[in-house]
Amino acid sequence: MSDPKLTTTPLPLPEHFSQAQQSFSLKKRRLPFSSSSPSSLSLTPPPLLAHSLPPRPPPKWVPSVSRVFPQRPPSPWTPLSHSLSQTPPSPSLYDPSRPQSYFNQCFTNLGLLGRGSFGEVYKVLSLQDGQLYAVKRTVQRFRGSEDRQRSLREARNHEILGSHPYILGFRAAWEERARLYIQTELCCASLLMHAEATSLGEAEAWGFLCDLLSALQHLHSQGFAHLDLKPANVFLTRSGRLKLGDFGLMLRLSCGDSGREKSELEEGQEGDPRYMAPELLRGQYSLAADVFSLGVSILELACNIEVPKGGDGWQELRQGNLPTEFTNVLSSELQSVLKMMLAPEPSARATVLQLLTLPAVRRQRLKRQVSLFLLESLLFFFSFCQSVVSFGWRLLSSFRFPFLRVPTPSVPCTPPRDSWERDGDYSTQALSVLHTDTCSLEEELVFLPDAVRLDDSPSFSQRVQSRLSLGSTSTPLPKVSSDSYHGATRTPRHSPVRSWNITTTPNSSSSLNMTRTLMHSLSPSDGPSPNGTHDDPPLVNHSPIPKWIRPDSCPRTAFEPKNLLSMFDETSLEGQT
Ligand SMILES: Nc1ncnc2c1ncn2[C@@H]1O[C@H](COP(=O)(O)OP(=O)(O)OP(=O)(O)O)[C@@H](O)[C@H]1O
Repeated sequence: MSDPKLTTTPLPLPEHFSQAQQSFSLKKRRLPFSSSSPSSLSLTPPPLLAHSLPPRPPPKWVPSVSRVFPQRPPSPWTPLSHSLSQTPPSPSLYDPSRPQSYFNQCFTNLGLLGRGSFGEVYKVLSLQDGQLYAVKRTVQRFRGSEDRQRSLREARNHEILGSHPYILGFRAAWEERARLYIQTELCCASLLMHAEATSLGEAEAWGFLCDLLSALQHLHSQGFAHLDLKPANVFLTRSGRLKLGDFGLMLRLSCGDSGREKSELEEGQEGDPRYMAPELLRGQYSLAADVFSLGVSILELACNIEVPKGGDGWQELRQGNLPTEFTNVLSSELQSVLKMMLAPEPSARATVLQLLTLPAVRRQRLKRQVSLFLLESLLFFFSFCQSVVSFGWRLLSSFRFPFLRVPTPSVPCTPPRDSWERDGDYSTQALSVLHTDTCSLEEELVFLPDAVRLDDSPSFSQRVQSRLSLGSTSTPLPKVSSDSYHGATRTPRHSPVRSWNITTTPNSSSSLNMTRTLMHSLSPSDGPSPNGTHDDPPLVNHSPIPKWIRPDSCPRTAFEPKNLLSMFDETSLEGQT
């Protein structure tokens, strides 16, 4: 029996709720990231995804490097998922003895998709199967075994769920250099971003409800409670199918004597307060909490509102009172479904199975399945035609009609400025990374936020092609060892390309050196420089210049930083003439 006091007494709220949004409000529009129809969502992410957290400020200090004690060796690559330990990558693709990380050897980073509180998600091309994926990597390195266990739980939980049409596809998980990586299916956007970019209504809300009920049915049938269901943790595919993701707070629950679920684990955490079921504040974890969160999410989507984080609106919703000023426009069927989902007491709340058997839900589910089937068949047909046409075109242009070859697009002189500037002085960050983690500069550079747009670079396609083509997958990326960075303190030798006058004097700005090193790392054909050994670190001026940044293709400014040797050369040349 539930204590009647609990339903009437306002629930205690965490301190930060006091400043929170107090009531329901209409959803604020954000810049659309794609066309209005989910079916036409593009797989190409917007340049800066709306829900990324602001970039982290650069660290204000740089840890010192010990010259006495050798730096600790990088922690090895450890596969965490069964999929990866049972079918490890072929040695031609991943060679653990190479200095590059597993990520660096097996994927091409195509850019940042978004940032959450724990992870950064990148769009990647797998060099193993040539498919696009999303790879989430924890922002912070593990701080102790507890932190590590918490992070690893997300990957473990995700894999256990197996494949399901409404669950974000899990591909692999691994640990490297005290960070967790989870490789998943690539989606277009989160449901939250979609809702903010387009105007949704009841019809879409029914479709979303049906998809997410199917996802929850799968989870609950295995005894799992998601506990963080919200539009930000739901992703959309190209066809508009929803995929539930982010299983960081998921708990396995067992049935107690009373027939109600009890948490097996003590460490259950509450998710986002806006979607949180009221009983979670009392430490009562149950499958019913997911139904409540789904109810709040559907209310938000159907009425196009922002749900409150706290205050009276928050309390009202948790006492079973819907905001009638917004819900009045909804059909009576959806209103009654929402009421069943938002019942304050978990025991009185409808279960997923009960909801799925409601006639209205069954009708909508059938409609949804038919429309998804048609859309997905259509998309499959179009992409099939597209690949046939592009294959035929390539065949024609390469063998018979060389004049059909598409000219190489004009190349950028420098990487786009904003990718450098967005995170402030990246050189400081990279330096601190080098000092603290002994990972190579190149490895960190592949994680530049919205990194130098690799796909804009003509070298990018060559690089992908060459690494995908048989036998060439073992070609290592140009090695940019941390030595080349530290080596910048040495006096440069005479540069073979004298007009490339990036200064390398001891006091030169580190960002210039970073620029140089980054360009080096992006070069498709650069091998290690003749001097590129640890004993004799390559001098920065000696490293070959990437083809796409040829000095002659770049407009030159009148004033350029010059090093001593080139000034000496010029003076002696002038003397001869
Ligand atoms: N599979 C994916 N496909 C496309 N985009 C994705 C994918 N996974 C994540 N994203 C993007 O990355 C962003 C951050 O991802 P995610 O929410 O999983 O990180 P997180 O650290 O777990 O966040 P939080 O814990 O704050 O919810 C998402 O908002 C979304 O825009």
